[in-house]
Amino acid sequence: MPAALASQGQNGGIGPMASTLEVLAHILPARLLKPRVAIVCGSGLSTLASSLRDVVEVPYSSLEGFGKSTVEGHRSALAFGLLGEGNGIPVVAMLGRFHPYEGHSLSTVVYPIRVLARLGVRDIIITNAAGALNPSLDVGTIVSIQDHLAIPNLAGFNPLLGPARPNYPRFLPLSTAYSRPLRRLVFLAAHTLGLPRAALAEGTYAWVSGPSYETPAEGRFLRAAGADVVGMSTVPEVLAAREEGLNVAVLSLVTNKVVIPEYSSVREEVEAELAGKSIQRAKDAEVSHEEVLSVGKQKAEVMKTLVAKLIELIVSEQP
Ligand SMILES: O=P(O)(O)O[C@@H]1C[C@H](O)[C@@H](CO)O1
Ligand SMILES: Nc1nc2[nH]cnc2c(=O)[nH]1
Repeated sequence: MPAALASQGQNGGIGPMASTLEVLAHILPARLLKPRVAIVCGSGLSTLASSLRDVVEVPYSSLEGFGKSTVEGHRSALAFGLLGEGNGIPVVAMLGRFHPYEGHSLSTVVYPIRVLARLGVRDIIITNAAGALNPSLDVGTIVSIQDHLAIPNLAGFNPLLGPARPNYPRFLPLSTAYSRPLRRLVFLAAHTLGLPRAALAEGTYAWVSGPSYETPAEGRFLRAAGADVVGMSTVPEVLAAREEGLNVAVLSLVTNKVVIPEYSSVREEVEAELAGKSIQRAKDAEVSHEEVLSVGKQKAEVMKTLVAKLIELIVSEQP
């Protein structure tokens, strides 16, 4: 294993880092070993890595410290490859992530991010599937995340909990967690690609633990608290990435609208029925993971093109 990687593996003593890095150094050719940019593929979005060439896939099962992604729509491998012509830009994609609701500890959830940082990644593009809380967001819209609302973090479920570690900030600031320069490039990339204005929005992501979807009251609560979309991932990864000093961009694909009907009174319905009157009420609707995956599949191509253009712009601004 290259000496530089070996010494990084001991930094902080987080998980079996030295072993993970050693396996990667053994498997990967030199041109892929030091990725410049990382992508985390959200539910149904593993095809984001199909813009890469010369790909080497490393299954999570061969990397100590990695869990197994058990959610449909998430594969379990790192894909290393090159993006673009010529020498290409070395990129690594996480095909599948870990969620706390699968039973993974928060340190397992963020371990891959720490590995990517040690491989030399400087910018990370994290994608996810999310439900829209903001009624102006349509299914299929991509939302460039500018901030988050993480009740689990506020309530003591935070991947950075634990003893202070040398070379890491004890109190991580998050006011600039979502890199403004990267967010600028997201909108420039969309413009360069000629995407319609409505295809890309900006907003705040609410992190919930899942695996149950929100009740209507929870949806109203999160919306009233200022969130535009809601999902079950991403925030722990953002915290670890920021702690590791990476620049972070997050793209959420709206896969469903979180139904936030006004309180509908059954008493009024019964009274209307008894009085022989008809009453209009919102139709009940339920979200499903199948629906989430199906929208992911339909929109993966747009997301893939946007991510690829974003990476090109990142590297042309900061080679
Ligand atoms: O991994 P992401 O955040 O893309 O997946 C979302 C949140 C849940 O894991 C799942 C719910 O359908 O999709
Ligand atoms: N929590 C949550 N996560 C999602 N992921 C995709 N859609 C949703 C949703 O409606 N709620």
